[in-house]
Amino acid sequence: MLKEQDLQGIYVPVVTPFQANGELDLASFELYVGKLLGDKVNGIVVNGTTGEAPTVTVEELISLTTSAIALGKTKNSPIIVGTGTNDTTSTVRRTALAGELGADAALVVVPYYSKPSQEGIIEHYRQAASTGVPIIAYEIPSRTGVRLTPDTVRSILELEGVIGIKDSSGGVELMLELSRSGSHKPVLCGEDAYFHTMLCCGAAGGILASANVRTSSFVQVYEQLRQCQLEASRQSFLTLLPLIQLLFEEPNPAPLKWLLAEQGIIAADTVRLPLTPISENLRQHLASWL
Ligand SMILES: O=C(O)C1=N[C@H](C(=O)O)C[C@H](O)C1
Repeated sequence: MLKEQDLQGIYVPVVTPFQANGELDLASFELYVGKLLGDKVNGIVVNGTTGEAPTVTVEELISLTTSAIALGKTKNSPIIVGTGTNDTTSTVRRTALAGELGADAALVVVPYYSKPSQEGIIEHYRQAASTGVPIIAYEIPSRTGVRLTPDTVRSILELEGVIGIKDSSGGVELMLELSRSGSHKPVLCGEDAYFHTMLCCGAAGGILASANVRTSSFVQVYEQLRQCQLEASRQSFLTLLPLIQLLFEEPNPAPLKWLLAEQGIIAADTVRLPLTPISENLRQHLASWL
């Protein structure tokens, strides 16, 4: 199981490959995850936003988690599983299930859609953490419709069993406020375009959909910064920025799935509705990254 001091470096949130008919493509998943774990990543995240979590059934989640954990064991690589929903009871059930299957941590998104109170959100995390599975909180207000206050984030991070936070708040204010007030739990960048900036401001690493492509270059940005090669790291990041911008020009993970399919890493670029395949225009731009 992951501890807070382990939470550093590059974690790759993996896509959930589907066949052309929309069914889960576990064979592609295993080949693709096996290849990723061979790159110097610190771990992978199954069933995150990039894994199209809202469309993945519990049965599929069990298959994906079981496969990823078996592959992770062969490379000694941690497997984090996205278990958060907008319902506390199902979040607790999924988190406990991930723990029983052997997950190293659970990524729990702020409960979306219901616009709960800050107290309700803290209680949501308290109950998820009571499963004993290490929890990484996931703040992404652009998707959840609710923004955590710094006090709420501090309360969540103080809970026993919460080992860190993935910050996709879209800026550095939250993480600066956390460090100003003495919070020591690791912050992982979850907003790819801010990766370098957040590392400079003290982020411990990132959970980055873009790191599915040019994985070693993302690792390099991180390693260079850790070795205080600030300018080299900035230059490495700048070469990745156009790719990041294209990958988020249409809803993630459709652009990423198209690139992975074109590279033969997964069999098809199928996304489940309501997501749709990318436009012809974006295909033409992404083609230069093949
Ligand atoms: O799946 C994830 O985890 C990520 N999702 C974010 C999003 O799609 O908004 C982006 C981030 O790179 C990782």
